[in-house]
Amino acid sequence: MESQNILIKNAKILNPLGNGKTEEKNADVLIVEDKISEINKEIEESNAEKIIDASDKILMPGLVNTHTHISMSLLRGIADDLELDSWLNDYIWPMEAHLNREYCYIGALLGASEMIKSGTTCFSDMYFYMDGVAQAVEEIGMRAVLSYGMIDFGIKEKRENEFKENISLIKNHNNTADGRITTMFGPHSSYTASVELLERVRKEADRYNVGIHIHMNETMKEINDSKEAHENKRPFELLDSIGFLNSDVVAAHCVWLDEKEINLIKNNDVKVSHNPCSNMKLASGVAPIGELLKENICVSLGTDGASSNNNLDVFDEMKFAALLQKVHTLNPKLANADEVINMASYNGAKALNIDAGAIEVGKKADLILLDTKHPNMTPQSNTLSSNLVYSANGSNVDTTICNGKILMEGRKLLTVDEEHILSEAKRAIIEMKELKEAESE
Ligand SMILES: C[C@H]1O[C@@H](n2cnc3c(O)ncnc32)[C@H](O)[C@@H]1O
Ligand SMILES: [Zn+2]
Repeated sequence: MESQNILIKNAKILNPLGNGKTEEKNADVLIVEDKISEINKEIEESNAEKIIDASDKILMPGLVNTHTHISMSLLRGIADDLELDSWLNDYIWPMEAHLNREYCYIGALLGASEMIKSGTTCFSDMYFYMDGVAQAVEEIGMRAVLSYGMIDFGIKEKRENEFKENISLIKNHNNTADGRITTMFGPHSSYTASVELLERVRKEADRYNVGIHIHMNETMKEINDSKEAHENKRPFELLDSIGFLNSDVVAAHCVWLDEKEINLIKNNDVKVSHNPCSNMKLASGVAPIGELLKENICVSLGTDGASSNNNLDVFDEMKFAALLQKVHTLNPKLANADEVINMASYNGAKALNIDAGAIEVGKKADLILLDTKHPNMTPQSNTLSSNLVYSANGSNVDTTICNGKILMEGRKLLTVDEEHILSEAKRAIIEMKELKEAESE
């Protein structure tokens, strides 16, 4: 893709400030190469090769999805209305046994297309055949933090294989695609990974200078099982006891936390990825977001995979994050629109250690424009954040820019052939279902 300076004219800008608040302004924004180079009234048009007229549009940072399994978009709708344990053991893992690199590549293109079309510019992924996922990210132009889902169930040979996979991902893809792809270790959870695996992950993450992406405290069963298996230790206590917790850990879910665990998260500056849709759909519970925000813990948003959500639209995630806390605590002020905007942008970028998530000079140009000329965006609310959290949805996104390149304009994907991806995805899931049926015959 050729680099061109882009001038966004007459935008209504919503900028998250990182303190749970946002600011609004009317200005032009100039993008030079991969960065925001100027924010000002009436920037000279001759500075740009491409001019976007953003009258009637809202400009905000591209959304950051801090926990997903992108290739699971192929498994959308294969098993609904189940709790996590049965969903994983009886349906998802048996189906995932038939994945291969090609399917994960197609699934990643499908998921990335959905994300770009709903305003996400960066995601953090934990899955399998990550080389195929990296190829999809490279081609489509998004930003991504990739990790391999490490599961050993205490089996030494399996453990060796998991390190081989994750280390090869790091060696081949960390800081590639013009810096758009970075990597992490992805130990699945403290119930599928042994203490030996988790201890070694901490050491290798320090050695390779990458972060760690892990599922934590998702269900009540997980807490009870942890206490039974590990001398009454809850999952965060277990990880603390082996020196695992640090500011580079992104912990997905964090639904069932006691006061001691919240202190461990705070004192170790662990980043929390809140996944309200998945938590509601799998009936896992309600994360104590109010308590976490009170402690100034960095809370961001994740969709989880498209099989437990069942979409990858972070606009939905924002609305559900806000509404779930209100109904659960009977406090309408909790998880207000400004806080939720910060979670989906500024905090997500901070959790993933990327220089985006806000509209400031020098930041990466990961930006989206929403069209306000839609019935659901009319009339405008008093504040842009209210509009974006409560009224908008992903299909209001008109333009998506990542690393200074336009990935979607006028809702048309520019870097890939959307029709082709949809037909390839349909073919892949038919083939996987056939393989699964043949196996059970
Ligand atoms: C990487 C593996 O993680 C599995 N997975 C997807 N969603 C969840 C979840 O909410 N909790 C635990 N594990 C999950 C995915 O299917 C892969 O097997
Ligand atoms: Zn997950």
